[in-house]
Amino acid sequence: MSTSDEKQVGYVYSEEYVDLCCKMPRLEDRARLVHHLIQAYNLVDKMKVARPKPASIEEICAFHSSDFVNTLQACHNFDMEDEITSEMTEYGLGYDCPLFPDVFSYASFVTGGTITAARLLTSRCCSIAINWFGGWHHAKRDMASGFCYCNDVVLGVLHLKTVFDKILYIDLDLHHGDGVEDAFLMTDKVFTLSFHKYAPGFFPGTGSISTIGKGKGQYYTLNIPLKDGITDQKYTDLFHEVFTNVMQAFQPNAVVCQFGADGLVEDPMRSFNLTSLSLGKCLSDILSYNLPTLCLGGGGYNFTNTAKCWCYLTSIILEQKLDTQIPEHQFFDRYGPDFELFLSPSNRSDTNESSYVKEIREKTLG
Ligand SMILES: CC1(C)CN(C2CCCC2)C(=O)N1c1ccccc1/C=C/C(=O)NO
Ligand SMILES: [Zn+2]
Repeated sequence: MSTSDEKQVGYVYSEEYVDLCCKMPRLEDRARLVHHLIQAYNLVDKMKVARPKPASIEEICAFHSSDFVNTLQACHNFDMEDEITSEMTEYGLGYDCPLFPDVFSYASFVTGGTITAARLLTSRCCSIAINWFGGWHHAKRDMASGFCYCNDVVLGVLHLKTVFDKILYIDLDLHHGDGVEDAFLMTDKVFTLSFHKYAPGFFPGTGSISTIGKGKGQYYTLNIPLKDGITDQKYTDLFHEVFTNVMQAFQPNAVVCQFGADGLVEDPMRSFNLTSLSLGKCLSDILSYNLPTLCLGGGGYNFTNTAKCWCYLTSIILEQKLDTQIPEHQFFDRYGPDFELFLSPSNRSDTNESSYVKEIREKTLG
């Protein structure tokens, strides 16, 4: 491991932070599984651990409206019996984005985690920074959406922009990164590139190939809409072609990548047929440019597979080879029956016909 700082890898973590992330409904103990697997593979000691502090109201309002933030803050002692007011639903709170007692501490802490990671890059302390508990890409300026309360991704990008001129944002989550795309649709300083499932009725419904940015931002937004069943090979081939083109044309000074793991095989979303190797190859492509890079989590609802995936990505960043056998640790028994680090694709059919992929290539690469 290089001792010089510029190769240092920052890892946003504290026990308090993980405990809070586990209060999120539907994500129960995912954060704990992720951290403990990274710890079990002895990777934490190879990184600079940065304790996050909650983002301040002022920091959150660098993107979100104060009305929205005040409403979210007022819900901080909401409990399940309370009725959901029309004001809450006006701000997207209550249904897709359930309210729970610590919702505001959760949202501000996760946002603070991503800003802390971004600060590690702008202070030049690290060249790569990781916040696996961030990546909540759907939240809008004045609306929670898709299980995302504050858009930590947008706030992380905004912080990076105080030092780096041009930022490339890459979204590899199964879902379209609509909140981040919206925030930077009209600027030529942030290029947003999203690979996602695009199908009738599939959330959030945006991210068609025809959305290319507006005004000064025209041609600085690129969407790669995909269909169910896509395989590692097809995904990584397409990523490599599109990504290298974007790097050549845009020449960013820093990169932010959201590695949502809900596109993995065996995820309850049951959509793509990807293994961790896909995200790993995309990450290696990104790291080959040696730019300041911020790595974020996102979706991922098969918790042990998400932990395996993000642990594997952490090992790529640290250039450490990992045993394929899950090491003994507090959550070892959750990884049965195979206790294997790597996933196997299913035999589900790939509905991305070659003609469709060819059409995507022609429309995006010209
Ligand atoms: C509530 C959860 C987040 C969980 N979930 C599945 C997983 C397993 C069984 C239900 C969803 O579809 N969700 C959603 C519900 C409404 C709107 C959006 C999402 C997911 C967004 C996302 O992942 N963006 O990257
Ligand atoms: Zn998702």
